[in-house]
Amino acid sequence: AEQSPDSGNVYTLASVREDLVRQEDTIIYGLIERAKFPSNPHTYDEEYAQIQGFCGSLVEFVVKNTEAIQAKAGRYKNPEENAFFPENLPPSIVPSYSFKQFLHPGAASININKSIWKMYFQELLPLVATSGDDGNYAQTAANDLSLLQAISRRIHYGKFVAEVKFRDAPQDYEPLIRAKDKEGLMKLLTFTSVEETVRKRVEKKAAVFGQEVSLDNEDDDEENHKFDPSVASSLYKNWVIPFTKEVQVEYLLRRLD
Ligand SMILES: O=C(O)C(=O)C[C@]1(C(=O)O)C=C[C@@H](O)C=C1
Repeated sequence: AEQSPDSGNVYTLASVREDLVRQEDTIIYGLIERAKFPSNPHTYDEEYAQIQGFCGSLVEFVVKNTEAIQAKAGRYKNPEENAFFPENLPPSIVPSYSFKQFLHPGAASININKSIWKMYFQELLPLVATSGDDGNYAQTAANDLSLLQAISRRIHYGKFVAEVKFRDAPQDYEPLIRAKDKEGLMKLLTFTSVEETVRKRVEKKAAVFGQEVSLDNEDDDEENHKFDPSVASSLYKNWVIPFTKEVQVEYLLRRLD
């Protein structure tokens, strides 16, 4: 906040980490919101949707059309945003804000949303939603999209983390990049104790945010949680952190092009 607007160096390791902490809140609230609905399988079933002129499930319909509107409204002009269906997105029709060019231009070609999409529907959703059908398919799809977007933004934020790390120590990164040494890069960008702190904080936040708040003084026990906090830490441990690191490696490999 204290940097002058044209200092060019608006991101630091501390500031990007702060941003990642703030994004945890969005992801955890997204999990809590999705957990309000049961699994609602029809949302994901291509046979069920039968939408005229559209081939796919209801969630695909909602995501593709929402992304198209948001693209027109300028969402993807921000280098922090990555679409799930970037093919054939309409151009922005609004005046553009000039985002600071902090990343190497190669960043634009990194989009791992296909892997995120697969993980979300195959692995995460079964842990979050209890099985059942309450008919709220459109609401379910809208919740899926906002949670997917939050997870995707967090993971692709790895581009910014990697750029900061590179600028802080180009002499350490350059030889590994030239040697295309993925393992070496992975090792260099990893801070095991930071990862552990992240996981623990996420679990704690999920427990706190998911608590039933009452004005009585009775203890808020486990039963009262809107959502199992260990799901949030599993999400981070198994997918969010590993994907963020994958983005960092991919970004660094292109950094000297
Ligand atoms: O904080 C960093 O340095 C990051 O790169 C982010 C992150 C994470 O995804 O939370 C990923 C790799 C590091 O080992 C630690 C944490």
